[in-house]
Amino acid sequence: MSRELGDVIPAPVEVRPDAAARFTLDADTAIGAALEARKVAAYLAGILRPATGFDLPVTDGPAAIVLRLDPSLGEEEYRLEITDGGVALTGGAPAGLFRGVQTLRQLLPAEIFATVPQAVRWTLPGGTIADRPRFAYRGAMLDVARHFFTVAEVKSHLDTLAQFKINHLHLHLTDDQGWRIEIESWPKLTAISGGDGTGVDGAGPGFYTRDDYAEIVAYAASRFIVIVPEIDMPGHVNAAQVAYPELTADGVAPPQRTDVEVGYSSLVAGKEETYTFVDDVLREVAALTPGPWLHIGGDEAQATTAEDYRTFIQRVLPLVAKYGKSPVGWHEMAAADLPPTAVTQFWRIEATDDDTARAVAGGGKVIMSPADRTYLDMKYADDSPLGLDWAGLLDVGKAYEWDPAERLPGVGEQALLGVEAPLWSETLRSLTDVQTMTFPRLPAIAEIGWSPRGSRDWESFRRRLAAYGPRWTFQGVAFHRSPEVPWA
Ligand SMILES: CC1=[NH+][C@H]2[C@@H](O1)O[C@H](CO)[C@@H](O)[C@@H]2O
Repeated sequence: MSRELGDVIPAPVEVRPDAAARFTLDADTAIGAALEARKVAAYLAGILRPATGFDLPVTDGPAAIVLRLDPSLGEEEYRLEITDGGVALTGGAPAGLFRGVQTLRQLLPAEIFATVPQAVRWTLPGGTIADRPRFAYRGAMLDVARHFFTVAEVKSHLDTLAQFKINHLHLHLTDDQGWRIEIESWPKLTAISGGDGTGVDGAGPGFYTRDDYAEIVAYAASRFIVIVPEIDMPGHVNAAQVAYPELTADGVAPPQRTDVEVGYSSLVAGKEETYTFVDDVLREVAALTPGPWLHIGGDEAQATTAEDYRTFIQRVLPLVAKYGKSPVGWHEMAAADLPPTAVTQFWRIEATDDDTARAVAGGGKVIMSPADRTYLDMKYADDSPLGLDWAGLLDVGKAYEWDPAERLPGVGEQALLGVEAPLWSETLRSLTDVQTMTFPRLPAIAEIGWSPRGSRDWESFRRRLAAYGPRWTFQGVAFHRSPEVPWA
């Protein structure tokens, strides 16, 4: 199948094909990179070797494929030139090179995603691509509290997200059913609520030790993806209260929960133990998180009075800053007085939202995650075996045909930090389930987050998506064969 230079997801900003040029990799091809580009060059060689069977040495000498940095470009900006003589990839920083490598890989035959040598000609179409992202924050969220996913599963998920230039993975680490990150100063959080029988399926145990979490963070960083940890509060805390009853109003441990109800648990805004707990947890998670963000949740606090909610949020926000991080929270957080550094994540389906508009009026940025367009846990169709449907059915066309700058009155382009596609795991039991719900809808959100607002075109996208199907198959990645896409 011939590949056009523009057959890339997300769609690049500028594509100038040169039909007279093409470049074919062969056994003599080397990858040239100066020291600061060496890591990405090694990554590129690593992803090309299995299917080509070529050595693809990385050298600082002459080479047919050359990676270089040009600091005059934006950090994630890149320029890709393919001629008869070879390939030149220039990035504003290593992250830009890494995004350009994802484009380069998509321009090779689909077999490049195979894990064993394939007998194909590794020909690239000629021309130039100049590319850079629309939004700085292009995220996916994985709920590891309702169903736990191992370090290996999260790493695999990161590799599938990186192909679409996603640069943040938000891990929903705590909820009513499970606590999934070890906190040394409060060990029973994982000993009990990361233990046997935890999760919506009661399938626990499952939690990340400090070393596990550090391993995930490091792997994500090697894909230029920032981990955003979420400690959800003051609601969604039953798991913490099972482990530490002193966090409840009456000091009595509530029963462990494996159902999917929400809105029944709350930390106690009037107890000092609450803030000792929160301070310890945020201190330890911040120390393990190199990225700038700490997500403090804030959603569905129906068991917290409006006054207590504001009191709690306004006491917790300074703790995030104390540990050198910037706070993110679900948009209800904006019921409290927020510092301009706070980012609100809009997740509802209503046409307007006063909390979010108030946050923006105060100078805050917004991550757009409207459930009816971005929630990857929504069923594709009525008969979908996985997923929920409270925000309606969501197939890939509906996930593609919207714009975050037009979603909420008072929240325009300048107020947006970016977009994120959350995947809640009440109905998920495996990495295959995660992949099936993620693909092909995540690429739609990725294109909204990366490509120029005016360039989006559903007919072009569904054709490019159809060509991606074989790439998922060669990788062994599950995906939903949506009837809206003319799959190859
Ligand atoms: C931010 C938010 N809080 C709720 C809501 O989204 O819906 C999810 C299911 O779609 C659910 O798991 C989550 O606890």
